[in-house]
Amino acid sequence: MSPLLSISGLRISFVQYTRGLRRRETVAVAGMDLAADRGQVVALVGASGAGKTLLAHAVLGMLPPNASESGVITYDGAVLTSEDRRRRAGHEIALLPQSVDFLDPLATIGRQVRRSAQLAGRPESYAVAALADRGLGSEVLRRYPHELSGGMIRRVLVTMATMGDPQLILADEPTPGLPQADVTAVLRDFRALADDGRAVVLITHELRGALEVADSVVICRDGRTIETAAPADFTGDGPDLPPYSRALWQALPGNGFRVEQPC
Ligand SMILES: Nc1ncnc2c1ncn2[C@@H]1O[C@H](COP(=O)(O)OP(=O)(O)OP(=O)(O)O)[C@@H](O)[C@H]1O
Ligand code: NI
Repeated sequence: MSPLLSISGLRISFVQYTRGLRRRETVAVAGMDLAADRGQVVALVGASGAGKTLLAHAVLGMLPPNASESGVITYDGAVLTSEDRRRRAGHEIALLPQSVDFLDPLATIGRQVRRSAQLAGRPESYAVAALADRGLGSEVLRRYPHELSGGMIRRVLVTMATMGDPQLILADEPTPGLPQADVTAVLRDFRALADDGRAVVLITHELRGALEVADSVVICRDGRTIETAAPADFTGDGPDLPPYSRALWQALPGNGFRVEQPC
């Protein structure tokens, strides 16, 4: 049985025109592999610019027009064509966007959540119930985004992204800047979504938080996925970890901030 999502040999490059209209191709993703099955949270961890968001956008068919992509992405055992991506995005496959700019600052939460319910073919009452399921009372409906805390905003975004009952959720940095209690709550939401039988790809810089909820950790660097590690191996000095994962682990606060670069 193939996993719900399988990405192999993903490569993404951009064509840019420099002065004098010279055409230049820059390779942003040079070789990424990732698999996520129903019931799993797969954390995708890596430095800024490593290509994590591009991978998520590729699966959703959201790459910009000057991007070219190669490699194979399959969903439920079949190659995910551009047409499939467009059809499934927002329904079967959902993106929790990296930027909170996704919310309209001038519209109430109620209006935005009802609209996403409508797009997902759900009644308005479903939107209110879905918010309540995430611990947000009906008073939130009347508020504007700037009147909510960062943690509440993230919960609204999770609610909107899951309105169409997606089977695969790609969450792009859902926790930056949140207080620890909110980070834990948001990450637990993803664990619960996976436990309900969905596949979750959790893009994050927060290795420690990811380890609490992930089934596997895929590490990427410079446009490539270079290692896959088991959360249980991130312990002590990480003797069973592959080299780059071990270096990341040892560099964390509390683990001595050691910064030996492997290889
Ligand atoms: N539209 C674009 N045109 C050209 N290059 C791009 C474009 N979008 C992204 N890139 C480049 O691709 C690389 C990967 O970008 P991406 O946003 O996927 O990184 P990331 O791993 O998500 O980083 P972060 O953790 O900061 O969000 C970066 O070097 C970025 O500059
Ligand atoms: Ni990103």
